[in-house]
Amino acid sequence: MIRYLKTAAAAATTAEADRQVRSTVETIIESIIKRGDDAVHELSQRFDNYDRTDFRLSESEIADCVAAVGEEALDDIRFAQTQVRNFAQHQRAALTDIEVETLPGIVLGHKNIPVNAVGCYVPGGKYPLLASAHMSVVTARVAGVKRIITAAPPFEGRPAQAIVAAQHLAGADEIYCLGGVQAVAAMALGTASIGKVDMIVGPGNAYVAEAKRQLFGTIGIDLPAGPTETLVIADDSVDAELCATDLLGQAEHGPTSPAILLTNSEPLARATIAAVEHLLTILPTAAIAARSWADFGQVIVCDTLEEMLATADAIASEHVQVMTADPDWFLERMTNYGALFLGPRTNVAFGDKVIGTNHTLPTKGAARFTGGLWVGKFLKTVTYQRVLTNEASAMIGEYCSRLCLLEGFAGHAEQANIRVRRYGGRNVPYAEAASRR
Ligand SMILES: NC(=O)c1ccc[n+]([C@@H]2O[C@H](COP(=O)([O-])OP(=O)(O)OC[C@H]3O[C@@H](n4cnc5c(N)ncnc54)[C@H](O)[C@@H]3O)[C@@H](O)[C@H]2O)c1
Ligand SMILES: [Zn+2]
Repeated sequence: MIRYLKTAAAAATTAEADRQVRSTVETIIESIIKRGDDAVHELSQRFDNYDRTDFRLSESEIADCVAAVGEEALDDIRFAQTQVRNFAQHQRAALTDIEVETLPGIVLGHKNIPVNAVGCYVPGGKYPLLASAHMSVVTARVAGVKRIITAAPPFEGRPAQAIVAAQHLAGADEIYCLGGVQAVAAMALGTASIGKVDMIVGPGNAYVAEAKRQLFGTIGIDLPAGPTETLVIADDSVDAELCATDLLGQAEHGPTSPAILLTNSEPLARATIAAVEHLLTILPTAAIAARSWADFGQVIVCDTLEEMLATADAIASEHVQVMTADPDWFLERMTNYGALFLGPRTNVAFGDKVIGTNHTLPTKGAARFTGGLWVGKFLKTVTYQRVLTNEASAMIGEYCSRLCLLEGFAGHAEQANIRVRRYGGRNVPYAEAASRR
């Protein structure tokens, strides 16, 4: 049996909020299509109270940001980027181009070609989320993307120094101090001052995620990566303080971030609710975390591991932290999640900031159909074919000709037939094949 010891108070209001975000984003994109840079300036002024002649940072502004961050922090950023780069390089090595002879004389292949130009959005409305620069820019570089541009909103009225340092160290070619929908749309559509890209990647708030969704098709996107979600799966092998810490650690992202405890221990569930209340009295970011906990937090108690598994797969959370006696039981069976954090020694913050797996991950159930950002997202797997011999061309041509005519495609059939005639196979007359349709 599945029991809810705490439900999400605000779940019912989210459809209306989604509609409002959709229409705001539509209006903003429309204005950038119509008025380009002029609209971008107005929007930055309106949403971020920030304007400048050119949103692109100069070499000297970048150098100033790097200098201001200080050596110790730069070393930490370099360490995190090294971990992200290293894992991405291992993942890249797992993607091989192939070329195989599938029938005598028939050669099929695929190649992985990097997207030419990518825009990496780095969020920075509430916190200067510099880690997103590692996740997008470093990974795009490993993939071999030629032009990598990146944008982040201003923080406290000026470029966020640590974000700029991370964008620069990650190897970005152009850095813009621009946030939200205006940044995503300007990079995607291009303006007089920003050259457009082929793909937009990176996480962001609901507006940023919706902008990517609406622009998809005009450009490529990595995946829907909106407000953070976390699911803690725990049994009585861990204590309530650990569970509460891991729930609130992610609830602090924003007031709409769901944090859910799923457990087969009712005592742990009750103790975790109490521990959350206690932590909310001391956590410096409690104002945000308390709202997301009240509105979107849930505590779910199951009887069996199977119930926990089914519930977790139905939630399809972005982050899933498994702290049970045998976390690998879930690794082997779970199908819907952005990233798994196995055992009490690791946690979502490790993945968010430093351990090397990518933190840009699917939200709002998108884990049912995609994983997170990774080097493969920047690659287009494209195919090619060649036929080595006359015999092979005539042989496959005969099949092709007949199959075309089953569909009534006389012109397609003739593409095959001309080769069958030239390379010595049997030409199927139109009337004979058409009668088989
Ligand atoms: N899914 C993931 O992989 C992942 C990873 C990290 C962070 N995140 C999420 O990224 C988000 C970051 O959000 P943030 O707000 O701090 O920064 P953000 O950079 O995503 O958004 C800030 C921008 O939003 C725009 N904006 C704000 N209010 C608006 C409004 N009413 N109308 C139109 N535009 C508006 C502004 O232009 C501003 O520049 C968080 O929700 C966090 O959970 C997700
Ligand atoms: Zn996080």
